[in-house]
Amino acid sequence: MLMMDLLKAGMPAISGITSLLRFTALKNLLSVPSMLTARLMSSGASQPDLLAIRDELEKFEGGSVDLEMDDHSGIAVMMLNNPKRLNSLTGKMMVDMANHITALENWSLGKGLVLVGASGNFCSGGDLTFVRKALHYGEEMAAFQHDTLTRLLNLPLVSVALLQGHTLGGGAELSTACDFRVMSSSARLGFVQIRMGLTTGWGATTRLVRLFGRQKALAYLTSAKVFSAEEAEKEGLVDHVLSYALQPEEELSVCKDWLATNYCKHDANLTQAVKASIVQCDLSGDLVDSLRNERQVFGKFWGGPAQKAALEAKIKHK
Ligand SMILES: CCC(=O)SCCNC(=O)CCNC(=O)[C@H](O)C(C)(C)COP(=O)(O)OP(=O)(O)OC[C@H]1O[C@@H](n2cnc3c(N)ncnc32)[C@H](O)[C@@H]1OP(=O)(O)O
Repeated sequence: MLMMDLLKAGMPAISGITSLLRFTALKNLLSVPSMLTARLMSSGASQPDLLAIRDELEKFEGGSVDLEMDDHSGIAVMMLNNPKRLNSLTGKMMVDMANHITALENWSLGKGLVLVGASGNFCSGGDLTFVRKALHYGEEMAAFQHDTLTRLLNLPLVSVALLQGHTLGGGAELSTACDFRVMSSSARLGFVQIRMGLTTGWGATTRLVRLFGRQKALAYLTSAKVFSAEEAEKEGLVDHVLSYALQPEEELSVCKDWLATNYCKHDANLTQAVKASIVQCDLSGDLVDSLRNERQVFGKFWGGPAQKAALEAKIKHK
């Protein structure tokens, strides 16, 4: 059975939606176990209670994640919307994103997805206001984010993260859950978790090793280097750098065109079938084991003295 069929099995269909949507009402859809959860269950590993974690995360309010699905072009835009805090993620935004991914898993006319931040920044990681209140809840949050971002990575759509302004910490992790990364010429990208007294909480260690190999992953995560667009392109961390002549507000439409003309110009069923086949090849037990290990390590540091010292220090990752 194809990944796409598995994802859709048992899920209520959602008809075409073209307006800006907030899917708080889709709570019930999350009761269907994702591939990651299904694998955890079949591997006999203790299963995180994602529904209980979602209810807890939802209490950490602030910001939103918004979804626009255009049936005509087959391209959706998912926007991180917490601009006063550079689109850093609150618990509520994590839940919004999970709900939208359920909608995208069921979008029969879809071909592509752009993940973008509001007002010229991609995402500066976890919202530190939320982080300070959730220091007891690291491994649970990581389990939720692992599930959501594995589902994002495995969507039957071609996805691209548009990196504008700051992409730091958890923001950099989010960008690795997309198939491609397009970067604004003035943007900055860095896996700065170690400077915050942390390891990766949202699955980027596992994805970086798969994307770039062990040595590069080790270098990015231990150096906490913040890359310019030119450096990131040279490293292969990003697939395309936008022209410096573009205004930030023009970049989303240029990024959509880049996605549409390169990877979404053919039939939606075929595009989805290609992506689903690739996901099927890529699914293996070691992904689950690796993510489980990653969040156990993360859980040891979250709320620990190094993280608390970093939070006190109000570091700026320039
Ligand atoms: C899950 C684990 C992780 O994600 S660890 C990584 C967490 N992220 C960070 O530590 C980022 C810390 N912030 C910074 O390094 C700087 O704000 C950067 C991004 C370089 C921007 O600097 P600059 O251009 O001078 O702007 P600024 O510092 O005045 O920021 C504007 C307002 O945004 C806020 N902001 C920024 N990042 C976050 C965040 N992660 N959580 C909550 N708020 C954030 C700043 O506090 C600032 O707010 P305000 O205007 O002072 O009210």
